[in-house]
Amino acid sequence: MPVTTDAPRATRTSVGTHAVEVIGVGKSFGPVRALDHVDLHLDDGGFLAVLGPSGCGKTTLLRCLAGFERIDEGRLAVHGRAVALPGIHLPPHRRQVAVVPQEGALFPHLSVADNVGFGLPRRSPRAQRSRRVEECLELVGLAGLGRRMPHELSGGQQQRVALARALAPRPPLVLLDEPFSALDASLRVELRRDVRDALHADGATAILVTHDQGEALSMADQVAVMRDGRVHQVAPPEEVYAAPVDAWVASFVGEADLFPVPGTDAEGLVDTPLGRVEVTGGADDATHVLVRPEQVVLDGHGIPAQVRTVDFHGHDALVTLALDDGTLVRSRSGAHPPAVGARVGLRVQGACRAVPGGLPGPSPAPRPAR
Ligand SMILES: Nc1ncnc2c1ncn2[C@@H]1O[C@H](COP(=O)(O)OP(=O)(O)OP(=O)(O)O)[C@@H](O)[C@H]1O
Repeated sequence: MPVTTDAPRATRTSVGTHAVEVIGVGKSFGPVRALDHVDLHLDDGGFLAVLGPSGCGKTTLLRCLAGFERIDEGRLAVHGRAVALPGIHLPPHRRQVAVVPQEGALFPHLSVADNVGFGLPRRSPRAQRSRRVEECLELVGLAGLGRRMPHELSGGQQQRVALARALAPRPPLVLLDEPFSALDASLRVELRRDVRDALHADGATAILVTHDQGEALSMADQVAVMRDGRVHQVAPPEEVYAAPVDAWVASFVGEADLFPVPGTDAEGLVDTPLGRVEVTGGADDATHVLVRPEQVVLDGHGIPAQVRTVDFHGHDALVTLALDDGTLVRSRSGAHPPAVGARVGLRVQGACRAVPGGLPGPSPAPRPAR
C-alpha cells in the first residue's frame, strides 16, 4: 500500500522507507491551524490525491512540501532526505520538487521545447537534452510541437507543456496544484486521463491537490481526505467511496444519504425510512447507515415516494424523491428518469455501510439533495 497515515482507523507503517514522508507536520498562520499533526507516507511511483474542501489546508501542505512555506512542527522528507524540520528549511530550488501550478505559468518568450528543457542541467550534452525534451513532449501527447510559442497553444496544451517541463528533470516528486481548474469540463476529463498515464509511464511519484472528488477518485492510487487541517482517511479511491471512515467523509466523497441507526438486529438488518436494509462493515461506534444513490432503485412494490427534482446528465440522472414522511432520498436512475411529480416505489439494493457520525461541524445526516 503506497500511502499510510495516523488518521482515525488507518494503519501506519514504518518510517524511513518511503519516497515522501510527512510526519506530525503542523503549520499555523496566526490563530489559524492550517495543518494539524499531518502524517502521510507515499511510496516511489505512487500517486496520491489530497482531497478536501476549501480552507482544509491542502494548498498549505503542498506549499510546505515545495518549500514555499516553513513548517512549525514535524518533519518532511523526500527520498530519505529531510527537507524540513523545525529550524531546518531547504529552499525550493534545493528540494528538486517540481510543481505544476493551476495555470501553466510557461515562460512566454521561450518556445515549447525551451520551456520543457528549462530545468535540465546545462552541462548535459545538447543531444541528450533534446532527446529528453522530445520524450516528455511525447509523454504528454505533444510530439512535434516543440517549436511553437506558448501563445500558439490552447489552455489544455499549455498545461500539458507545464507537466512535461515538470517531468523533464526526473524530479523525485511532482506536485500538482489543481492543475485543471482553469479548463472546461470535457477538456478536464480528457487531460486527467492523459496526465495520469504520463505520470505512470514516466514512473513519477506525484501528489495532486484538489477539491474535486471526481478528479481525485479517477486519477490517484490513493486518496487522502482532509478537513480542518487534519487527514481523516487515506485509502484507495474505491475504499474511500465504499468504506468511508465517518459520515463526513461519506458526504464529501460522492452523494450520500445518511440515516440514524436505531440498532441492528441479530441478522445485521437495520430499520431505515427506506425499509429494512442489510448493514455490513461498520465500526462499533457507527451511528448512521450510508445509502448511495445508485443503491436506491425504483420498484413498484417498494416504499412509496414522489419525485421532487431530476438532474439529468445524459448517461444517467440524479433523482430526488420525498417519502410520505417527508424524508428526502436520492436515486441514480438510467437515462430515462421518472417525471417530476410521479409517484414511484423505492427499494435499497445491496448491503449498506454503517459509519460513525460524531465529528465536529454540521451534521451530515440525513442530507437531502436540495
Ligand atoms: N499566508 C496565509 N496567511 C494567513 N492564513 C493563511 C495563509 N495561507 C493559508 N491560510 C489559511 O490557512 C487555512 C488553510 O488554507 P489552504 O490554502 O491551505 O486551504 P485549501 O484547502 O488549499 O483551500 P482552497 O481549496 O480554497 O485553496 C485557511 O484557513 C486559510 O485562510
